[in-house]
Amino acid sequence: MDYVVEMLNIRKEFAGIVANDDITLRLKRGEIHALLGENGAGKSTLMGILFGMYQADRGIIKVNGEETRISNPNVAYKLGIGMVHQHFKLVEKFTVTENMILGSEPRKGLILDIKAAAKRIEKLSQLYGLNVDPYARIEDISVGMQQRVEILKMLYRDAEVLIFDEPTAVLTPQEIQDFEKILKNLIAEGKSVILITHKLKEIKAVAHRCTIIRRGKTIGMVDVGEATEAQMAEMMVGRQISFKVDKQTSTPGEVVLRLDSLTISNNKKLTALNNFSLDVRAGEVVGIAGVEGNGQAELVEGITGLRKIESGHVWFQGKDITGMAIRDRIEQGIAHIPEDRHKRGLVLDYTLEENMILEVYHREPFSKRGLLNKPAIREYANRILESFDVRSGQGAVSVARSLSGGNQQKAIIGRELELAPDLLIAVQPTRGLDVGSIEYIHKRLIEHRDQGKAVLLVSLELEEVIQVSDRIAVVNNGELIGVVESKDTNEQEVGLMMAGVKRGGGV
Ligand SMILES: Nc1ncnc2c1ncn2[C@@H]1O[C@H](COP(=O)(O)OP(=O)(O)OP(=O)(O)O)[C@@H](O)[C@H]1O
Repeated sequence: MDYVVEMLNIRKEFAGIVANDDITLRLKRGEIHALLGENGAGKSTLMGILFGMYQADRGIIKVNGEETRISNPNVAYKLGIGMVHQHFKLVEKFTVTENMILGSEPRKGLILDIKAAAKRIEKLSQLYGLNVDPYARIEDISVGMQQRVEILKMLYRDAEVLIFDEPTAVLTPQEIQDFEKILKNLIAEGKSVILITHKLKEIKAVAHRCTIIRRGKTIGMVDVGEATEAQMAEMMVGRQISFKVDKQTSTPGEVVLRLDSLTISNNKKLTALNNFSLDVRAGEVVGIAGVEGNGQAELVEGITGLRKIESGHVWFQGKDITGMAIRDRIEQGIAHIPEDRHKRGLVLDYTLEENMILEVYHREPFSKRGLLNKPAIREYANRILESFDVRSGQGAVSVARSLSGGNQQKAIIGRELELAPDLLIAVQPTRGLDVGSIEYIHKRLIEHRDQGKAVLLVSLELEEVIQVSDRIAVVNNGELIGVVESKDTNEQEVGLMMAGVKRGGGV
């Protein structure tokens, strides 16, 4: 059999946790091989070992049939192995070409030969249908484009085996379609791909085979053509998963949040949200649907106090909070699951327990006369971590950075729900979560609603918005296109509204 990579019986232990325990994965030349497993199952660790970021404690790695030791990522590249991480590793102020040549700058004599590099990038970009401008600055291009730069970086270094760690978690639906095409182009040119993803549909759409791991152990390998999504999900979590959200019809009460003619600018001082009005009531989930970048981020920042409102008012429980400080909004009962878990969700170098009290440390019993009450904090943190099944090496004292992405996300959601807020603003709450955790988080959001609280859900996953929300407000270009009841609509209709077509056909 022509295997380009074989990872045999791999074991890797971190302090207090066995991340990989006897995992075997074999990659055929020219295939897309999915790696599926729960949050914290050990996928990123396994790929980190293949890319030379970690050393396995036990096990063998063969590349092109030969046993090798991959002591660092440079060695991995020499063996033809490249990786795109969950969080990109690009220098924002640099251009595409400058990022590409970083560390191995081409020179003509003593002078940097940027032009030659740019030419090669352009050629590769064309060959694989990437459409990247070699002179664009990273901070000026979209996330989807940045990912293509990461792909180019691998190709520029002649990688034959390309590893992707949850590549579509940060992409918009349109970008995902483009990405799937790019994957097929890569395979057509003879590359081999390992794809970590939680999205079963995506596995069905692009992958040939799939290795499934659970709690650090290989559960099995399937031919994707012969397995259903439900079968793969069950192998992964060890129980059946319901892909439907169970909920009763909502019984909305008083208006909790009233947005009255909000106009908000973006970072470039252009109008991002224009004259936007919407009510969210107690006991209902209102979803915001829209293509990314149509004012959703500014809307959330306006409500939470992270961005100035140019005109209009935000009313919360009948009080005008338009100019209120962020801390006071939290005290009033507004909680926020932010879109970017690293920038706004967690302090990565704090422990989990410190992260769990970021909004409440000044309250009793967590502190008294300026002194922290450690046992009370630990107890509080443990309760959240247990109820949300946050898995980490050392429990509450683990540093947030050491957790897997999905477990970081679960910790944030737990922290915000524990505040029992009258208004929960959840932005992409299930990004990067496995299907079992998604099922659980959706259940908790509905429970929160059923306790008479208001939920504002912002998500790019249309299916999620329609399944979880009671009403859906569709935005396009910063304007409210319409509000529909989710039980009377479907993806096609909401999709059209997202493109600016009003209900009934008008634009
Ligand atoms: N550098 C590290 N130090 C300590 N523990 C770590 C480290 N990296 C990973 N872990 C732990 O190893 C386990 C496996 O993590 P890993 O990131 O490989 O999971 P994953 O399957 O990629 O999860 P996700 O789907 O949530 O991204 C987790 O419990 C994590 O907390």
